Amino acid sequence: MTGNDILLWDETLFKDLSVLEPDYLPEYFPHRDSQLNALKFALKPALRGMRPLNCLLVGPPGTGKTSAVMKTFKELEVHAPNVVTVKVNCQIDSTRFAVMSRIYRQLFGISPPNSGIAFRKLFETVVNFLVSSEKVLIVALDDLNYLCCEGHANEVMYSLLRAHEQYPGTKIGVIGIVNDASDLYCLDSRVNSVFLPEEISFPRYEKAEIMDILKDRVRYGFYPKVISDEVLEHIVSYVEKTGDLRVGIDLLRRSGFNAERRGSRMILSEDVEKAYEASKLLHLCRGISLLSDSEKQLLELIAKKDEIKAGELYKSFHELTQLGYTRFYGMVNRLQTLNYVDADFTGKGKRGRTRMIKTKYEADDILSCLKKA
Ligand SMILES: Nc1ncnc2c1ncn2[C@@H]1O[C@H](COP(=O)(O)OP(=O)(O)OP(=O)(O)O)[C@@H](O)[C@H]1O
Repeated sequence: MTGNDILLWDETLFKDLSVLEPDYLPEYFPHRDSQLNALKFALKPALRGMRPLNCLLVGPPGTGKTSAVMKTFKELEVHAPNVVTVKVNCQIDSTRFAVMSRIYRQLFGISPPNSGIAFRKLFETVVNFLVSSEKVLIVALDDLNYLCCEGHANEVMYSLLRAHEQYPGTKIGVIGIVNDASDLYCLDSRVNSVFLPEEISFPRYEKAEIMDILKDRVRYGFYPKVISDEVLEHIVSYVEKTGDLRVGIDLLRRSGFNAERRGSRMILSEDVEKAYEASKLLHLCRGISLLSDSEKQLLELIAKKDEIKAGELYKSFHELTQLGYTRFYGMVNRLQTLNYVDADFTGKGKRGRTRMIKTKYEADDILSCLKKA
């Protein structure tokens, strides 16, 4: 290492650390034009004071669903003073009361009285405000599947989507955000008949797209020449493994800190390796915590075996959960889409090809995440 390679104690590799923060909303948001257009089209009636079309954004973790909504909301803020937008994180606000309180806070800038107030009163205050001020409300329910898990999805959706029947003049649109459309199995016909969403799909990014997006973060996040294309490729390969762009942004940040700790002016592959080791369980556990209870049970059965035939797995799963083949099949596909398992037709069974299922991560890592989830 030459003297110039050494970072002085008061120097940093980061030009702007905020662009590598998890909640940063990027200016440059490429490869999502068709999704952004579909979203804008669905929300357009709100600009003219009409109820927007409901939407359902579907895609694996870290594919830009929440960011797309937040970018669209930001535009609405500028161009549509008659529209109020609210994003609800259903992992945090998972009851009808909590969702309505979040909306109340957005409308009035203060929390509702926290004791003694009934849902109905809260709801009426919100709705009366919307009608009297002629505002259209758009609610994005992020991780909507959580409401299904908690058993509150129908009452939340019902209140929002049928509000105009009880309170004429109310205009509310709902954007649901989920990893998989089958996550909404719990919605009943009363809700489905009014939800009828425009489905907008967010596929996983291709390698070149991941590279493009991360290069932009590198450009604004680090000083020049801190990271080579080769090392960035290394990070991209980890993002491809999980399919979650969040992993790449987090690796950039952690690798930068590791390089700084070594007093280096450049991030090396060893910094990335170290960062991945430290964070891989974090990402895995976060993803696993978002699965439904039956999906967790299924993943546990798979992780407890090195490799298992689909038929055998179904038998154990059915004994454990009483769920039928269609749900089982859907869940295996979902675990495969989320990259937790391989479920390929590799082995030869007695009656032709057999689907063999195994985890794509160390089984112990999966089991320890399942314990925490
Ligand atoms: N096209 C893109 N351009 C730039 N950054 C992106 C793009 N897509 C996603 N990101 C970034 O990736 C991270 C994850 O994105 P986001 O939270 O929107 O994904 P998501 O699909 O909502 O994930 P989840 O289902 O886990 O909530 C964010 O930091 C976001 O800024």
